[in-house]
Amino acid sequence: MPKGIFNVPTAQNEPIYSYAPGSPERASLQQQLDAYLSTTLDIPMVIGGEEVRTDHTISIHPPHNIQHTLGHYHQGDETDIYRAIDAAQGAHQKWADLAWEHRASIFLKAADLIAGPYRDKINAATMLGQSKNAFQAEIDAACELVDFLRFNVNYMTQIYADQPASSPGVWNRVEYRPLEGFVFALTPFNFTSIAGNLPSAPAMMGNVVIWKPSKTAVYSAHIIMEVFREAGVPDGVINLVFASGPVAARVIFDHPDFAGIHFTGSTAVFQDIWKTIGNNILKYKTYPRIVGETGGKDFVIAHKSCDARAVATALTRGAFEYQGQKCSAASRAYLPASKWSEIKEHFLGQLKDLTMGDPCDFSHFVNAVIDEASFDKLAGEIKAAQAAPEAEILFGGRCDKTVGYFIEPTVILTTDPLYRTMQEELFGPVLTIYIYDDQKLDETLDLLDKTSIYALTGAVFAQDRYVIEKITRRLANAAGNFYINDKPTGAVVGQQPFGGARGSGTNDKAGSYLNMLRWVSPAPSKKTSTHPTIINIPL
Ligand SMILES: NC(=O)c1ccc[n+]([C@@H]2O[C@H](COP(=O)([O-])OP(=O)(O)OC[C@H]3O[C@@H](n4cnc5c(N)ncnc54)[C@H](O)[C@@H]3O)[C@@H](O)[C@H]2O)c1
Ligand SMILES: N[C@@H](CCC=O)C(=O)O
Repeated sequence: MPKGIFNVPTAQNEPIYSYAPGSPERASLQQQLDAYLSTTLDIPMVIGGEEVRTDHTISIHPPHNIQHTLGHYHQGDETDIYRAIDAAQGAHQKWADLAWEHRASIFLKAADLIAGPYRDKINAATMLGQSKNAFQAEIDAACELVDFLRFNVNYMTQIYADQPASSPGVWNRVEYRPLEGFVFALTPFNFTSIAGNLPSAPAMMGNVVIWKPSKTAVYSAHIIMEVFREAGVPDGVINLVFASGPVAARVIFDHPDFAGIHFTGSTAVFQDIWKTIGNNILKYKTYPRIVGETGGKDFVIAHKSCDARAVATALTRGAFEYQGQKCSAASRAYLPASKWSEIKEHFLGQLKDLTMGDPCDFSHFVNAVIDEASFDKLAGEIKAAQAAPEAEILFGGRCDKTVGYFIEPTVILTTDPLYRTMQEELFGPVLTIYIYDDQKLDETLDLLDKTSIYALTGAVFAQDRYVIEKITRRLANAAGNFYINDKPTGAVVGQQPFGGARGSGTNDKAGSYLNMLRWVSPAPSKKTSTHPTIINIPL
């Protein structure tokens, strides 16, 4: 048992490499990309520390080069999910009993591995498997995942240190037990860091986890799992399974020891999961924790006092970085008529310089969207807008899936503020703009607030302080994360805890102590030194 009250290293955000031409980091990453492109990986599930291979293999192709095969993974079925639950249950007691500083050490080591020897691997896997350019991979797969791991260690100790007051003769203590049962981490395709955070955050708090990544992010999930294992996460604590979502869900949500879900993904899937859990509530030993960060229809609203160039930059970066496949991506904009021509000039000027292609050519800002289903959906929306009398394609609109799933950054201008692409999350490089009459700011704010079911991120552009105050107050419930005179994307762990409300999730703020609190079951105990023997209290 430890003989000391230990402090953990104070977390600092991982510095972001630039990958500028001629830089050593660029040469090193290029080498790793070449290495991955000249091999095919065989990717097993990892259950109870064992690599599990099946007869059912699925090949993996870069979204930007669908003829190329990166490798294949072994798809599991219900049997593998049961096996993963057994492995997790088997590991539960020993892991829960392990002193917290060992858990901290393991995940700090994982962070150091990603920041160091695994940096190129995790970035290259994300670039090839999810079609991110080097910068987008770096801020996500390397830096944000490192930040999640290091900051979460700080939050864990912050939680453990939160102890109650004690009156004379009494010592009150709170133990933050892990949940009784196992946690299911169900992760999306678009952020490698989120895929790593969802299983590791509950595991850090002493829980055991079944982790099912998105089928379009298995390549980078494999690297994350390698890191966890090398860092010393014991067998059975995090079990990586590849199965269809509904198959995994059927087994897991039916199990009496299901204790919580850590989900990030689309709103519809989360709502379905919540309903299933509700219907099964009598089956569980404990009320499951339900944590889900979901979709967005994130807005930019500019006032006539805005800086037009700053608005244009926020639209370009906010809407089109990583092909708009960020839950935070700017996908609807409300711009004042008096500033529109100036904003438009800067915006179209920026867009015409963006190039699109394979992320292995580091100069491309835009790469491919994730898969054919996403491509077809986006191409359909663009086609519909081309035909709609209330919409016009102001920029882009070309879609081509001969080499990879390429959709040009596309800007729709609409005269109908309720046009479907103002309301629905498309999750791709499509931005819809509505121009409002400067005199109708109040009506426009009402409209913005009521147009969509989501409330994830929003950006306000104005230089008039009274207006900034007014807009942010009026839209207080329209976003979980607000940006003033900046794009609505790019939250940094430890700086802007991230999450939305309304249809965008439970707002448990990934990368904060609030999220870590969801993975413990606090148990206060009271010890007395006086051993009370009096029954009647004298009045
Ligand atoms: N709010 C946030 O922090 C945040 C962050 C990233 C992504 N997202 C959202 O995620 C979505 C994009 O990611 P995605 O396409 O991977 O999401 P998705 O909902 O399609 O998939 C998420 C996970 O759920 C699984 N899944 C899908 N259908 C399922 C079902 N019926 N039952 C059980 N599991 C199922 C998938 O296999 C995947 O592992 C967008 O809506 C985006 O806004 C939100
Ligand atoms: N945290 C990221 C978004 C994650 C969702 O896809 C951002 O703030 O841009």
